[in-house]
Amino acid sequence: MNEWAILSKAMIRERKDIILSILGGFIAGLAGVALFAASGYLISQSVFAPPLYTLIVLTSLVKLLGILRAASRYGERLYSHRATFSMLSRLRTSFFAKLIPLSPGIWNKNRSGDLLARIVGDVESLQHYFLRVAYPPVIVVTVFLATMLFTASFSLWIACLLVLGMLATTWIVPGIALLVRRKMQGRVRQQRALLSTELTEVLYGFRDLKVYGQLSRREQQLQQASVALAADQQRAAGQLLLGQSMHAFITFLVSWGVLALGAYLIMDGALAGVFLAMLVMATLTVFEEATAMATLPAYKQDSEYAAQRLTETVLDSAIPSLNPSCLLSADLAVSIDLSGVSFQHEGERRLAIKDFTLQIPSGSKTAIVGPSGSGKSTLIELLLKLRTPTAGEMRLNGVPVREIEETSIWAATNVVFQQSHFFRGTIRDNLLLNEKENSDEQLLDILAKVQLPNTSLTDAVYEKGENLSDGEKQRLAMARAMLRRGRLWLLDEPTSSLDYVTEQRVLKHLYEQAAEDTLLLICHRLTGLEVMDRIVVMEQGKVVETGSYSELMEQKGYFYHMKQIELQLIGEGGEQWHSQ
Ligand SMILES: Nc1ncnc2c1ncn2[C@@H]1O[C@H](COP(=O)(O)OP(=O)(O)OP(=O)(O)O)[C@@H](O)[C@H]1O
Repeated sequence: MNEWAILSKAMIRERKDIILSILGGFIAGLAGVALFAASGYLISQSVFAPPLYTLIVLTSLVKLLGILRAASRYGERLYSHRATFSMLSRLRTSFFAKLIPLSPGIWNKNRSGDLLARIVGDVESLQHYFLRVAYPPVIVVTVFLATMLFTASFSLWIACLLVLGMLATTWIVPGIALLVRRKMQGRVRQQRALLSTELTEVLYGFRDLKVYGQLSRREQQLQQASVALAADQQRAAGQLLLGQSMHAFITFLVSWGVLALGAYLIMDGALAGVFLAMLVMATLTVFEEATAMATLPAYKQDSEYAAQRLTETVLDSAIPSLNPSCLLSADLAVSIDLSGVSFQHEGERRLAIKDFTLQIPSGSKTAIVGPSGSGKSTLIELLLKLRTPTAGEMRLNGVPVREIEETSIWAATNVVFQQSHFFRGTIRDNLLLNEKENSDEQLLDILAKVQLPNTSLTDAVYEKGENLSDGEKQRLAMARAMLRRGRLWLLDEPTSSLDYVTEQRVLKHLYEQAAEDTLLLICHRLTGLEVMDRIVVMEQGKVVETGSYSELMEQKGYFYHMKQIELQLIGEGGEQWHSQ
């Protein structure tokens, strides 16, 4: 089982702390039982007015055991929590490391709120696995066996009663708790994911919901999800308490049983009366150690379910990998070779890319045009190895993309996506995403090139770039790409929100920088494409036409007609103005 493998592997890596914490727990448990047993014995002995040295020895023993118990409990807590939090941080980082190469495939399957609940809540739940599932039985069994041996040396009957009590608290109570809990399996977790999903939907779509008058309806849905979660949490907490109450009840039954049996054995002459208080105290304390067994099934189920959801997230979205062994050089202009490539988005009936064949020589400039939904952006995602083709072969510099490590592709590529993300911080923070050292002069020079000369590096950027216009966002995204040193440019409608004059100025600087590099530009506007070596026209995932600007205009095919429509829309006057 995969979830078991995850948890066990994480525990094995922390074995040193785990062994130390088990040792600490065992000593603390045993010292606790001995402490209360010695106290009981001390009380009974004092009735018979023993010699002073007996009382001094017993009192010192009680004090010593008290110190030993506190010190070993401290050690147990220290090592067990250190192991838990180290495991948690390892699990979190390994989950993220697996998640990153899977995006964007992961968004097809998981809603962002659900994914957030998984990343935060489910990983957090795994902390219970060691502390409340794997660890308690080891301590309970070892401490109990030692106590039973000790008790058996006084009375076999009382030892048998302890065994019965222990069986009831470690099997019957957890068994009942498990039966009751089975109905609740994963309910709290699912409700939390639902609430988180509703919340992100409302947060992301707040403006649109408000304008379309749907905010109160969505708020109601949010309220309902919140109430349902609170109810399920209450039920789950009630079940935890039920287990603990049953445990406490059995502990008292057994203690009364030891008292009654002890009294009978004393009357029968089989047990010395001075030991009775000691045995009752030892019984009470040893069952205290077993309290964790009552909640064990709940935590076991919870952490296994969390591990299962986490493995599902990364396994279901996993891209079959062939352990890529090659790197794409960032020093060479890249050649692209696509042959019979097809791709279908999950859950979609039609192919986004159909039998696509195209050769792009290194250092060439290619524009891809075509109607909306024709598969242009998908092509870029395939080249970036963010998605895997369902058929066909893609090569970069002659090497199959599946054999190239994706991080080297990302490092060798300057990408501008159709929509870029901006983080809360400053312009400088958002420009230096690639963590390369760039001086302020270099950053300001790039800002001037993308026609943002009056922008300061310390200007604030709000979450998701809320305080930036679409045109500003696009120019910042271009600046980000221009700060990189890759030799492959993949630009997805990078200037669609810019006016013509600004667009041409920005592109002029970009073309200067990319003069020797391979450049792939996706665009809807057909003006300015004369400078391209080749224009590829796409429709419904296929190449329908390809050639230089003049060749396509001469062919009077698809591109020519698109150009005519554009000219009619902007008017001849506009075209003259553009060409000035
Ligand atoms: N994440 C997705 N899940 C499912 N289908 C998708 C996804 N992204 C895109 N598609 C579909 O794939 C097809 C190609 O989309 P793509 O975004 O590549 O087109 P495009 O040519 O870039 O469009 P545009 O010019 O509007 O940006 C479309 O039919 C679209 O509905």
